[in-house]
Formats: sequence, C-alpha cells, structure tokens
Amino acid sequence: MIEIKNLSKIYATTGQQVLALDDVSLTVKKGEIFGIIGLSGAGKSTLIRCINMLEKPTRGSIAVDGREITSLGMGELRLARQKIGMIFQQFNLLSSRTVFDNVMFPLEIAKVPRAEATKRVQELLELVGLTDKAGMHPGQLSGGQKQRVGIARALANGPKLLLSDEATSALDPQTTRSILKLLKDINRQLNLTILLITHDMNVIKEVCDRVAVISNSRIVETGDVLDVFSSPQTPTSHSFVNAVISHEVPAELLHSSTERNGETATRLIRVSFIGASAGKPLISSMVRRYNVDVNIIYGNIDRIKDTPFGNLTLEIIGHPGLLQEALDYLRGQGLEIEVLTNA
Ligand SMILES: Nc1ncnc2c1ncn2[C@@H]1O[C@H](COP(=O)(O)OP(=O)(O)OP(=O)(O)O)[C@@H](O)[C@H]1O
Repeated sequence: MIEIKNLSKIYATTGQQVLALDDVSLTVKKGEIFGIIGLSGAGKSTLIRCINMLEKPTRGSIAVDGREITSLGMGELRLARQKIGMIFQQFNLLSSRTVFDNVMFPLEIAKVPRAEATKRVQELLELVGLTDKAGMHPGQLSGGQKQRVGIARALANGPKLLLSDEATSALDPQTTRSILKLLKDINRQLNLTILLITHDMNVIKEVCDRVAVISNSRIVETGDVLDVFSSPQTPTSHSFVNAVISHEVPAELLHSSTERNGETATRLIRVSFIGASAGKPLISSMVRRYNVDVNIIYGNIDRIKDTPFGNLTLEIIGHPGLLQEALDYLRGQGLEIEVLTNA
C-alpha cells in the first residue's frame, strides 16, 4: 500500500539545515496497521506529512497504492489526497460547524451530491457512535468524541489509507483505548490500511501488526510487533519495549542463585512466550524430561494486539550436562530464551 524508498528531508531555515529524515525506506502492506515510534524530534511527523505531500521530500520516492505521489501535479495530488484520510492529535475540527457539517466538509469539497453525502455522513456518525451528537458543535464534545468526529471526517471520501498523527496523545488512557478499539474495528470492517505515528509503545502494543522504530531521522528497526517486543534488536527499541513490559530483573535476584554443589549448575534465563506457546505446559514438561528444578523469579503475561505474550525469569538447576539440552528443548518448542547468568 505504501512503498517508501530512500526518502530524505532537509529543512532549510535561515543559515541552518536540519536533516529530519535520512534515507528512510519502508513498506506498509495493504490492510495492516503499521506503527512508527520514536522520541520527540526523531522525524515521525515529517515522515507522515511526506506521505500525503504536506511536506515535499528532498530526495526519494513514495508510492501509495502503486502510484508515485512525489511527482503529481496539484490537481492529481488533490484527487490522490481524497483517498488518504488523516487524523490529528489536536483533532483540527472546524469549531463553527456542527459535528454533522464537519463530517460533510470533505464531501462538499469533493462535490458529492447532497442527498448521497447526507446519507454517507449519517452512516459514518453511526460507525463512530455519534449519531446523537450530530447537531452539536466541537466545543460541546469531549476529547474522545472530537477524535471520533475526526475519524468520521477522515473516512468520508472512502480512503484506502488512514494516516494517524499522534491521534491519542491528547487523550486519557481509557479514552485512548476506546479510540484504538475503533481504529482496530474500522481496519477490520473496511479493510483500511492504517499508518500511525506515536511516541507511546502502548499504542503499538494495542493495535499495530508491524512497527518501525525511528531514531535520529533514521529507521533503526522494522518488524512484527510480537518480534520487536520479544526480542528488540537496538537500544532504542529496547527502551521503548521496557517502558511497557518490564524486562529488567532486579540486580539482587541476578546474584542470589541457589546453593549448589559440584553435581549441579544453574542458569538464570528469561523465557518469552508468544501466542499458542503461552498456553502449553512447556516448563513442566522440561522439568520431567531433563530432571531439573525450576525457581520462578519473576513473570508477567500481557496481550499484544490480540495475541497473548508473556515473559518469565526462571532459575533452572540441574546436572550441568542436561541444562543445555533443557534450554535447547524450550527453544525447539518456539520459545525465545535469553540466558541472563551462568553459574
Ligand atoms: N518546518 C520545519 N522547519 C525546520 N525544521 C523542522 C520543521 N519541522 C520539523 N523540523 C525539525 O525536524 C526534526 C524532526 O521533526 P519532527 O517534527 O518530524 O519530529 P517528531 O518525531 O514528529 O517529533 P514530535 O514527536 O516532537 O512531534 C526536528 O529536529 C525538528 O526541529
């Protein structure tokens, strides 16, 4: 759905040049929810604004639904933008218009006949759960309701792609969850591709299929959300993942391994469980097969989008020759194993 190749953006201000995007390449597939996460100033807004040409790239190419958009003329660009919806952190509603007329606005611009447009607005307000607020003005709505209007407006022209620029950053956690659920629902119902930018790993965890991590204007990691959560490859990804799933084991636990004699050895390991493996009794089966003892040091289980995901820190005690086999067994069952200490 989106194919970005070698995209760079330099802002030239008086006497200064800022490299906001540095050779960014990215593919977003049709029908997926793709997240871009990065710290403030990393280049997220610049990237999303380049995708609908609110910013003109300095170098590189961007194809949306098979069409290169960096070289379109104004007329063609206007038509292309009608198929790209966008929602914003500050909602960007027209305060003097009612909810109904805000959603109507893009249909007026696209010159959709009034009767057809009215029907469409009614359907959209129903989709976002605001039918009873049609006659109100944005100033009379909560933040979550305003964002629902923003979503209905973004969907008015039947876009194939929805861009979300920190759409939940101004909302409380509960409202954030309800807006993210709405995005998930419309992604499924309408098979709409969604690209969102955020600085909040919880947003990635709740709704995204894949994620790209952006740091200092460059993409440093891209992958399935489950893979990035279970095994982040870069320090930036590590710190985002740790912000929502604690992987840190307290130092005193790392050093307090069980008393042992020459016959036994211990390994402190972290086991990540994903999807179906989270439901299997793999640890007890390892204990029986390899005659090892297991101490649970720390554990939690969570959900990433709709998949169970957990991690356990375990101390495994057993015959030195069998410990490695025991770990290989767990790996063979599809678990991600990280050895924290050997003793
Ligand atoms: N119009 C502009 N003119 C000059 N520099 C800009 C402009 N817009 C952004 N920048 C610079 O480009 C870099 C990337 O900014 P960008 O807004 O894309 O980051 P961001 O990741 O979206 O940050 P935030 O989460 O704070 O919005 C920053 O150094 C910023 O100062």
